[in-house]
Amino acid sequence: MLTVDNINLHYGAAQALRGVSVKAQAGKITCVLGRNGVGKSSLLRAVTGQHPVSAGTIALGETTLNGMPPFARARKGIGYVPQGREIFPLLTVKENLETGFAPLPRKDRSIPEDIFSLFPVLRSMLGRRGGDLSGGQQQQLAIGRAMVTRPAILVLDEPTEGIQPSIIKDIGRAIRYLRDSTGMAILLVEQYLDFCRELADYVYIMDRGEIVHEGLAETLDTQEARRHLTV
Ligand SMILES: Nc1ncnc2c1ncn2[C@@H]1O[C@H](COP(=O)(O)OP(=O)(O)OP(=O)(O)O)[C@@H](O)[C@H]1O
Repeated sequence: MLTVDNINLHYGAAQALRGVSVKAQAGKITCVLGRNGVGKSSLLRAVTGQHPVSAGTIALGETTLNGMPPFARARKGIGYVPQGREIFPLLTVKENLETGFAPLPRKDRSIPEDIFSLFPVLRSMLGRRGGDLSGGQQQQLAIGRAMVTRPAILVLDEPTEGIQPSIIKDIGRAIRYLRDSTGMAILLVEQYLDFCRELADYVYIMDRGEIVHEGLAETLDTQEARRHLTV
């Protein structure tokens, strides 16, 4: 389980996170909802080690992650699907997937077959350059690349952003499959309420750098959520 406990995060003098606490359990989908600029990406940057926290702790199981660089966190089991995908446009799809080998011991360096069952388009495009793929295909590739690392927790930054509805469905199905078949913990940040409600087990709502509401997805007060999602 990932435990984020009471973290603050600053960009220079500007504070982006204030006393944020979030838990993501194994075998559950945890969603952090919030509109643009409330600090969702900052939370994930703190979890993945892209940006230091100025207070609080982040732990995966018994291991405290504070101060650990991103590659060491990847080795501990954090898989990251960044906002905007950040695939390598000049590498082929296969090479992009193989970049996920980096944190793995040599014996585990293979591409899991279920990536292609979930996203068949990736198999048919293995030799194509990442930059030739559509936005939705790139999102599938970014999820596939994170799956290659066989993470204990998969962290996704707005996977539906700019993606067409049919591919959003595929991505939702893939996330559910990962929860149910591997017992992976999934931490998702989103501003798309319906996607989050359909998928999540547990929901946090973030506003202006703080968690303002949390609860089981089935008891989520949609009106309250919408209030925080509109400016
Ligand atoms: N590198 C940075 N330097 C300074 N301020 C930043 C930086 N990155 C983000 N911020 C500020 O921190 C706040 C939170 O940004 P963050 O990107 O975490 O929000 P977000 O909820 O993920 O929004 P979005 O969906 O637009 O990514 C915003 O006010 C933003 O302007």
